[in-house]
Amino acid sequence: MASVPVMVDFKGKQVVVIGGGKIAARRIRILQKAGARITVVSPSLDPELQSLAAQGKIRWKQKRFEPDDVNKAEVVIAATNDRDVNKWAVAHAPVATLINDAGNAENGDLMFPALLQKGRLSISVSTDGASPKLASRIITELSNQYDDAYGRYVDFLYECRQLLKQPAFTVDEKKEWLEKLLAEEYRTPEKQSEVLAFLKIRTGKPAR
Ligand SMILES: C[C@@]1(CC(=O)O)c2cc3[nH]c(cc4nc(cc5[nH]c(cc(n2)[C@H]1CCC(=O)O)[C@@](C)(CC(=O)O)[C@@H]5CCC(=O)O)C(CC(=O)O)=C4CCC(=O)O)c(CCC(=O)O)c3CC(=O)O
Ligand SMILES: NC(=O)C1=CN([C@@H]2O[C@H](COP(=O)(O)OP(=O)(O)OC[C@H]3O[C@@H](n4cnc5c(N)ncnc54)[C@H](O)[C@@H]3O)[C@@H](O)[C@H]2O)C=CC1
Repeated sequence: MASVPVMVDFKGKQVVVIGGGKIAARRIRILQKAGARITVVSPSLDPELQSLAAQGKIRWKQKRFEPDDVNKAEVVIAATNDRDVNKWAVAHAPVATLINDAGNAENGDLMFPALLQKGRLSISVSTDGASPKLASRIITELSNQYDDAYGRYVDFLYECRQLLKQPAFTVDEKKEWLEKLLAEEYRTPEKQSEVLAFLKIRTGKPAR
């Protein structure tokens, strides 16, 4: 296997994106929500990015790329429509920087898989460059099964698990609950409220 799927926390990371087009916008949409500090270097910006820049959510250096732009980057996303510029940006990134070259994945070490996010549930699919369109199609197929309600169920499981980690529960009780909550019956909002109220009382927290 060439690449290893992992979860990365981008909060506070200095991300420099070279290019301000559609692909840059696709990457920035995700990274900005994840709390990264984003600087875009590009003579022009896609409307979605212009709006983020106007709101002060990303920084825009309105210029063509120069090597100094990636001096302090922890993550570099080379997403211009000029392969040579992308290559140049990759070559000047500091050694420990994670790099995504949108036009030639093999030139970097960071790839963005097709993604489905519902609450705390993330499902990502990669074909490791074989067919991004297939990855996207698989995600579309999965999105029927893993819908918004499923996302809320996963968020419910998170809340339960936080409560179950408290000393009010024995190791065995915790284990038993974590297993039990996977049953189909806990998918309904009614059952979820009922369980949360019960667990909160057990931990001494007032039920909502
Ligand atoms: C390595 C990777 C990511 C990375 O950049 O990290 C990558 C790389 C490249 N994609 C290229 C082309 C296209 N990519 C798409 C679409 C998507 N590409 C995505 C992921 C990935 N693409 C990662 C690998 C994932 C995997 O392999 O499973 C999706 C799933 C997610 C996303 O991008 O967010 C997103 C679904 C969008 C959606 O659902 O809407 C389309 C179709 C379209 O846009 O409609 C085309 C044109 C058709 C074609 O070429 O197949 C090129 C050639 C560029 C050139 O020719 O210059 C490269 C470079 C290379 O192959 O090296
Ligand atoms: N990874 C993926 O999923 C995909 C990757 N691609 C690749 O991504 C590249 C970018 O695609 P789009 O965003 O659709 O292109 P685009 O044409 O929408 O945007 C290109 C951006 O690069 C900027 N730019 C050009 N020269 C520059 C320079 N010297 N310095 C700084 N910025 C510069 C432009 O101002 C523009 O904002 C494509 O050329 C292709 O190789 C394309 C499709 C999918």
